[in-house]
Amino acid sequence: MTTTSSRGLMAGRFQPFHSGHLALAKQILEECDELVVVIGSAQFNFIDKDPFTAGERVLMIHEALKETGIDLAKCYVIPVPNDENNARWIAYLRSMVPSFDVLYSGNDFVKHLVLSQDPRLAVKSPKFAKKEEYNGTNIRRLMLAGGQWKRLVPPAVARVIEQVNGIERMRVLAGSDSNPQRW
Ligand SMILES: Nc1ncnc2c1ncn2[C@@H]1O[C@H](COP(=O)(O)OP(=O)(O)OP(=O)(O)O)[C@@H](O)[C@H]1O
Ligand SMILES: NC(=O)c1ccc[n+]([C@@H]2O[C@H](COP(=O)(O)O)[C@@H](O)[C@H]2O)c1
Repeated sequence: MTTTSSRGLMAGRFQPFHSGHLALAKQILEECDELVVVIGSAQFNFIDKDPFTAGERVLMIHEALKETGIDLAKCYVIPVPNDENNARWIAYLRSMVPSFDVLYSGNDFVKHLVLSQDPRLAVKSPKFAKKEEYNGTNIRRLMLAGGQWKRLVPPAVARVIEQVNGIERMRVLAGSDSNPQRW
């Protein structure tokens, strides 16, 4: 059911943005009027778990939404660096994005932060899952191993990764020990 003038927010690292994420974006636009995609851990890049820059992730998401025929006028894609203080994350997040009514997350840690900081904020879970295949960790593993990763991401995302020579970058990062940052 569509609620009037509502905005739904999804947050993730999107390393890379995959078809599970796209399914969640579509779900939000079915249930809300507008979509806010927060690119979390925006300050991290060129790390094995976070290979792509915030700018590259903006492009992946923008192009994937566009190629799906989604009205970009209804979508905000906003990079947000992490806050070192988890206990104030929701207030920090609200200061960085347009006001939102529903936070969509399948992540228990995120749900726990919402419950402890803003218990009146509505939280909904993604309908699509297939998490054993459609998760960033699995896709990054396939990318490094020369496996079938392209079928798990929107075509536009595969194009952006090719444009930035992403697979070669990931191979260099995997072989490097100057790569200590973790989220
Ligand atoms: N397969 C999926 N179907 C629907 N929603 C998903 C799926 N995978 C992730 N999400 C949702 O997208 C948001 C961002 O997820 P996230 O970026 O952590 O993806 P991930 O693929 O699990 O990443 P990683 O494995 O790199 O940690 C979360 O709210 C998560 O619940
Ligand atoms: N303290 C913080 O800045 C903080 C806390 C919780 C989640 N986050 C972000 O929200 C996103 C949540 O996405 P996941 O569901 O992928 O964990 C992550 O990208 C993370 O960067 C940030």
